[in-house]
Amino acid sequence: MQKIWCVSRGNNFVVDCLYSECMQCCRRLLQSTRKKYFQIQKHFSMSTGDVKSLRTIISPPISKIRNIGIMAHIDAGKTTTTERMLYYSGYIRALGDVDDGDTVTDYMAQERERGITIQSAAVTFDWNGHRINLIDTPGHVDFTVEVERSLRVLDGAIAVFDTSAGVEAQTLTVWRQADRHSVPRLCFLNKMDKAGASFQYAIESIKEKLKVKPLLIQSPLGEGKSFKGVVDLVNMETIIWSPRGQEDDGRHYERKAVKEMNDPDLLSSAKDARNTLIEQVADLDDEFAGLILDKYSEHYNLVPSEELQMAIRRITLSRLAVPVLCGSALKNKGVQPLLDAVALYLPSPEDCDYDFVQWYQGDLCALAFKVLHDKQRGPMVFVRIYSGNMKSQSAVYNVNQNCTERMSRLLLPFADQQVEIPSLTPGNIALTVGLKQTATGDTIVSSKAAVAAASRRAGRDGDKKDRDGKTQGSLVLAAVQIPEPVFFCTIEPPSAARQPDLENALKCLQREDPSLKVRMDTDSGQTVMCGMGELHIEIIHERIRREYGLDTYLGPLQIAYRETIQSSSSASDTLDRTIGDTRHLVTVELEVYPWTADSHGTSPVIQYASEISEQQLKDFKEAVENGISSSYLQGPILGFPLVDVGVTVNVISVHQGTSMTMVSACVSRCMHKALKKSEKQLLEPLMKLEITLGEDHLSSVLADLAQRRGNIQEILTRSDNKVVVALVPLAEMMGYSTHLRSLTSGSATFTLELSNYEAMSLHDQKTLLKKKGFA
Ligand SMILES: Nc1nc2c(ncn2[C@@H]2O[C@H](COP(=O)(O)OP(=O)(O)OP(=O)(O)O)[C@@H](O)[C@H]2O)c(=O)[nH]1
Repeated sequence: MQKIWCVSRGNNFVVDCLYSECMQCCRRLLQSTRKKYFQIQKHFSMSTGDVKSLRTIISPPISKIRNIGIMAHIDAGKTTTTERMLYYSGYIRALGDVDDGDTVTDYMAQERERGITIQSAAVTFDWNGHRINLIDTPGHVDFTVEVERSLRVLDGAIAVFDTSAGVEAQTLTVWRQADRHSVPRLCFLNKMDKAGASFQYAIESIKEKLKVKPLLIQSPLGEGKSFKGVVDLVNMETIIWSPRGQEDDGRHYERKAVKEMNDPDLLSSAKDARNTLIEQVADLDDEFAGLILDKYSEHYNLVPSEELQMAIRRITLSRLAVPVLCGSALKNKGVQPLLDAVALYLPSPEDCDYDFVQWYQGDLCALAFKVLHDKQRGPMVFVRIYSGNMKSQSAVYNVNQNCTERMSRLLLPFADQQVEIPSLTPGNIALTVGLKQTATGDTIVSSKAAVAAASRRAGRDGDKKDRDGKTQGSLVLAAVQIPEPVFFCTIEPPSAARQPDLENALKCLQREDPSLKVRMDTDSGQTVMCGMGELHIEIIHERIRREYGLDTYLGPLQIAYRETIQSSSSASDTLDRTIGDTRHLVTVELEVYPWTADSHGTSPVIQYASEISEQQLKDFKEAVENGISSSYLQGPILGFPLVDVGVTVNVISVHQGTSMTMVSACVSRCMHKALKKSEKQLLEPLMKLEITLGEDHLSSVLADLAQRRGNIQEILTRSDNKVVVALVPLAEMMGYSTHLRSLTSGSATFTLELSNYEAMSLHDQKTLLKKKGFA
């Protein structure tokens, strides 16, 4: 017997329980309260006698699962298309609109206000007997990590295009990401209703920029204002959407055989287009080619649709070509055939070969790919199950964090509602409640023993594989690579008392968003926030205000410099102070000098002259070293930490009764004196910059790098792109994300990481001091 709990998202109450094999329980529920039934009916479209369908809802056969993403350039229409999918599949009652800010997947306040997707949202719905888990991903470049994270757990994807614009910059980026993850795709040419929409132009742009073979399985009926539907070239049918009565929600459309349309031109062009499709498919699929040669070489019109569909599916899964469909999500045309195509052509989890699953055999192995913080329920973790069953109220072992956690509840995110379920089978995506330690990218298994068993199997199989010359798979699912954040700034709470609240907010946000980094500035004690771009930082700032009720203050973008010395110098100092009845008297003499070690030492190298006795060392070593360390944190130029400085203490003379604090203070003052006398040098962080871009933008990007004091290391060729590797001072990278975007029309991507600290030239040092008001 299976027990199903239906939970309404907002107030989180349990509606009732059903036993899927118990008709009595179902009837009791229906009689007990009509309202409750409607809530369940909304999710399951269930009638009294339709109890069995509940079982498929919980655990659909793996061949019927489609884990897909929807991705594109900003504003291509991903959210609008997703909203239609939910509506036509019966999971929402009214169509939301991005422009009105009431869509299901853009649920964050900023998303609704700005009309952009920031977080990817996972929704589950059923279509034609298939379970579709769909992730709507952001289009803005600052959130590419979010797309990458989603792609990690997807089996297939829909790339959405604005037909009037063709392939846009961010489409290229996400396309490359999908290539990296070997994700089979469909293309949906959206906005066919828009003035300037050109199906042909978009197809050419796909061929030219994405270097893929488009399989035109549809052709449009009209363009721009006259767009009314599509020709389904596989089935040779026209699909025309027309309002019924007052309703123009796209639910009603008519399928008619092309030959019944009494339009000779349409018939002839559709026949030609289908013949081209058949030839293209035969070229790419040997099985289909054999069939055509054997039976249909003279009669393409007799090729059964099912054979054509199966061949298109094989081609799509092996990523030899990409089926292309078209429509207008906003005008409610073309979305249902797109959903049919998802079920027909995109892979199920069993079509995908996940290496590591074999090590776990029947044991649970899942990947946490997204964490959300719900005010009432705490952290909620989205997981993709690769093997074994996941059960609510069970303990699971987190391989990355090396800890066992208890999962209290398991939910399916049906549109804007979540349905509680007792367990879930491999291939599914679910939302879990109760995992408090789990962060994005962690691998979850049933127990520590299961990992040990998997590792034994991996070892054995690994030996076998090694002999075959292949490498062994990993037990931990590969997490998404997070590029080093580019932007840094301090963030301050409205008052010191709210610092713990700020820390908690940042901790929660970091678990949701691993591209956000937070650290403490040891010099100033301030909290420093590091992000992927200006928009990213801005959104985090806003979320802290809205979701955590904290009006924080963001400091300007900062660079962490270092200081050093280039010559030796000595100093002596005496501190003589009487506090109360006690006289504190210390005399110190020391020498500072450049310490030429290979790596930049962030802690001082301290030596003692032979004149210093064993007893003195025993008594004062700690106080002396505290004094040296504290002055090491604040260099003599701008107060940045010192590196590569050595210190020799020559004299310590301490009057009896002097406190250790006074000894430290005197040493610190003496250090400052000596440092001031030496030749001082500022060091700046040098970043390793890697830009991937098209050749046409290469010269402008190189010229710009020269102006930014960039030093080009190498220029590589990767597929059709150039990869520029350069060392550039971080100070020159402010606003680079936006600048590169405008320089390359957004087509380039870059990563930035700290390479080393380098001495600034006298001129640059002077300029910086002037900027900081020191010269
Ligand atoms: N004319 C026309 N406009 C559309 C169509 N689909 C979406 N739009 C409009 O395009 C704009 C962007 O739509 P979204 O659905 O938010 O696009 P998106 O790709 O999700 O955007 P991001 O999530 O911000 O990347 C909105 O103003 C939509 O109303 C369409 O088929 N035709």
